[in-house]
Amino acid sequence: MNAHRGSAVLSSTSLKVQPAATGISENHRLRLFSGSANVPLSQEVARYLGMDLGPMIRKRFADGELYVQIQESIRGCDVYLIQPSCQPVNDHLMELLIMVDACRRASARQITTVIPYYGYARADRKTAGRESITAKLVANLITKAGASRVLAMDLHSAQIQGYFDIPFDHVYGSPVILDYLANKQLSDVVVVSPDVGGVARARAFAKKLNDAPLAIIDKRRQAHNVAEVMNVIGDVKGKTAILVDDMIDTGGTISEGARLLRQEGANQVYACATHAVFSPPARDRLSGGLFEEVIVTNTIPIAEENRFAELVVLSVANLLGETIWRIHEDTSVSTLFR
Ligand SMILES: Nc1ncnc2c1ncn2[C@@H]1O[C@H](COP(=O)(O)O)[C@@H](O)[C@H]1O
Ligand SMILES: O=P(O)(O)OC[C@H]1O[C@H](OP(=O)(O)OP(=O)(O)O)[C@H](O)[C@@H]1O
Repeated sequence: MNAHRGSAVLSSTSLKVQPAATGISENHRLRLFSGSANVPLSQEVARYLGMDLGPMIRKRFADGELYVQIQESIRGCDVYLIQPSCQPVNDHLMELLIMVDACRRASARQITTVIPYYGYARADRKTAGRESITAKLVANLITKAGASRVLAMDLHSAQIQGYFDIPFDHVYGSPVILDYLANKQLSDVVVVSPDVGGVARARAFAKKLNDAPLAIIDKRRQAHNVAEVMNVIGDVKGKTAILVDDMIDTGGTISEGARLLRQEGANQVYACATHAVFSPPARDRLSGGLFEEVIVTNTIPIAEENRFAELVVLSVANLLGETIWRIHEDTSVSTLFR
């Protein structure tokens, strides 16, 4: 089957590279398979590319072990496996590894793991003695299983790319969020990083938001999953504050940040994050009236019980689909984000 892009277009960026008119070589067919972590996102990506998801059996044996079988020949194919390693992270990660192994043993030419949300990314270094660097362990597992390359979105820390010795495309969900915000025509905006670790991300975001000013919250963690905010560096009084983060997990960081911004006189507070991890009590913290809107993407599926009135979920499917197409066509990915 020759793949081609569907009629959907990226709204955030003009597409600079046209697909080859003749399609792609039958020998290097692009095939797309989905793990169980986020099937709706995979289906949207497939729709963008104008193709179907490949047939695959996934099941669990009586003892809890996983079984995967690709249901068509993929010999010589360029295979893309879409699986965010979100909750339950160990199951989804293991499923991805089994999918990679199955594709390698089925003689796929190239296996690209598409990991919209890379779990274990916060364990990216030793912060105390006798800890694991689990983000590196995960990289080793994916590589050893047989992946040829990785496509991931908004890694918690960009250096995780270097944990892999295979090609790695790191893309950003921000164009989709920026597009959405641009349509709102907000005035007197200040972009806020909820902690020092997120400053580079927030600065890049502010630059693309008409060079908005930047403020930074001084956040500390006395214990895992406990966020304590100290003060805001920068002027937020009377402004529309846009908190920008890579993920919202328990919601402690973003809600404590919003509370402080309100105290400091911000008129409105928006929260933006690519990954809606949403572990309890995130929903309670986010839906308590602190935010005008909580804007996230669909890298992780959001359970019905985690939805609330202020939540806006944007799709990164076109962005991922376009990136997959460009990788497949050996054209630039970075130009998508300029
Ligand atoms: N999954 C995790 N949830 C919460 N905290 C985690 C997780 N994995 C690692 N951590 C801890 O977070 C900090 C890392 O802080 P950075 O400022 O992001 O380097 C560290 O204490 C990890 O053990
Ligand atoms: O919703 P929460 O449960 O608060 O978790 C999400 C926060 O945790 C992570 O940052 P981290 O504390 O690891 O600090 P860093 O950004 O400085 O690395 C992440 O970047 C968010 O800011």
